[in-house]
Amino acid sequence: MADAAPAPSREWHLEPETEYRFELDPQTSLAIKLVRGRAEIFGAELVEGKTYLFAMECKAAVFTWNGCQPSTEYISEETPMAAYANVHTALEQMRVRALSKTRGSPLPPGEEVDPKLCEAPRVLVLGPENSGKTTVCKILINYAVRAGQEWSPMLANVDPSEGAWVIPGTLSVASVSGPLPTYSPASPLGTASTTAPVGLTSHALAPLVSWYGHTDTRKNPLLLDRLIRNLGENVNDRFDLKPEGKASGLIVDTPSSFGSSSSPTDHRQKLIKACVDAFRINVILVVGHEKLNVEMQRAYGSYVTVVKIPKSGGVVELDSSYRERVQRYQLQTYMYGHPVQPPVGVTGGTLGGETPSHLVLSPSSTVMKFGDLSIYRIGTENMAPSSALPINAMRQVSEMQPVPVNPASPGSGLHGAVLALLAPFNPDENERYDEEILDLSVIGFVYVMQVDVKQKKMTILSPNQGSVAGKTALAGSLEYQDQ
Ligand SMILES: Nc1ncnc2c1ncn2[C@@H]1O[C@H](COP(=O)(O)OP(=O)(O)OP(=O)(O)O)[C@@H](O)[C@H]1O
Repeated sequence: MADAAPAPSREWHLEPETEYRFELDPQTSLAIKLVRGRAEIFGAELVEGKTYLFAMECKAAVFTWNGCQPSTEYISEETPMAAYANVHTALEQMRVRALSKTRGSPLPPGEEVDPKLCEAPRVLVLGPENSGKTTVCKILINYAVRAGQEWSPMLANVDPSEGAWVIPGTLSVASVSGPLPTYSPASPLGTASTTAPVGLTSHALAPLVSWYGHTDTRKNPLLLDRLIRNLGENVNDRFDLKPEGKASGLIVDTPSSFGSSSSPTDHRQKLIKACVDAFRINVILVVGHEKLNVEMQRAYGSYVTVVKIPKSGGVVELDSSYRERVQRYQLQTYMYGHPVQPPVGVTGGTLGGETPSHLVLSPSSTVMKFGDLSIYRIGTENMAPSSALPINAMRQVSEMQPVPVNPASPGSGLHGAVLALLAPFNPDENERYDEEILDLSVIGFVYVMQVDVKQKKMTILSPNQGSVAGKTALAGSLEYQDQ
């Protein structure tokens, strides 16, 4: 068979403060090489002469402040990058002041000593669907880690539809000390060390992960509220342990349901309030939505700085079928890694700083006895709406109730289920409590491939070889079908 012809290549010249935007089709990949100049993808700098690969319907932009020449559909001269850079400068000043305060060093002459101005930035990014919230978070984090001050800001994701470093259905937080790459929507924030093979060269992060189990924030708002508060507590504990790290601050990415007028106001407001309280937010950035900006000014303007920032014209309107595909890519990538085919003729490319072959995983399937794993679901499926309950009835009990799942029961719903494996319960019996299971963090995921009721056995797929026997797992509404 004749070799396929090399993929066509084009060379673009970018004027200062313009960006080259691209959107990939399914089953295609793209390679970009910076020939000359300086450029960045959502704040992460490209290295001249290095080939970057993109796949899995990635949509992104190469931006340049000073002009550059990337080789390889369109160039835009209208970007909000100057506004984002201004926000970064303001956050940077907060970090510097916070660090001076921690170290007890005097502030630069003329600086105010208002204690509020000496706090590290704790930023909540809000906006409706497809406003570019995640991209803004990435840009601000990447500018902070590039600032040469050794900042390692925390990035928290409370959008369970997004997947962040792991899979959809999760909330997570990580301390970031290197640039967050963009190469595939299956890993929107780069690779985490939880599934990555050990040979990774770049900054594989170790996020703290909680399992919500659903992609829709409306499925169990009480649970979401609790998980947000847990994550906030964890961040505050980490900051208390490392006061200098605290100056780097925190950025929180939120679901579009928090900023969308189609969500019930009560639902949005409660969860926004949970974030503001839990993460001790002092800056709210509203991406391109005047009404939400006014609402936030009213609710929080007296003690939080609320700023409206423009939405980028490059943000792609992601429809529900694209979102479903991306969620499937994420579940698949968690098990199999990124088996990316570079464009024909392209060799030596990197996927977010990693050699592509290092990002391929080989999961193993294991047959286990039903009793090896204790499986629960949080809340019962048939929860009565609050309005149908007697006055003062405790709806919370059923929504937050850990319900054991019996794999032998025909309605267990375990076939195809994604299970979150939980960290062990507190070994000290005196520290144990009824709802402890809700507060345990996630140590990994397995997918149930088969349930054999007759033999009382299940086949699970796992990215690593470790035994799951004796562990506790939580199911949710996420499912995975191996193809
Ligand atoms: N300037 C740009 N050029 C090209 N693509 C972009 C640009 N900015 C963002 N995108 C892409 O648009 C898509 C949506 O952006 P993003 O995920 O940041 O929005 P969001 O508001 O967080 O989304 P959601 O509605 O899921 O909350 C992503 O695929 C992102 O990579």
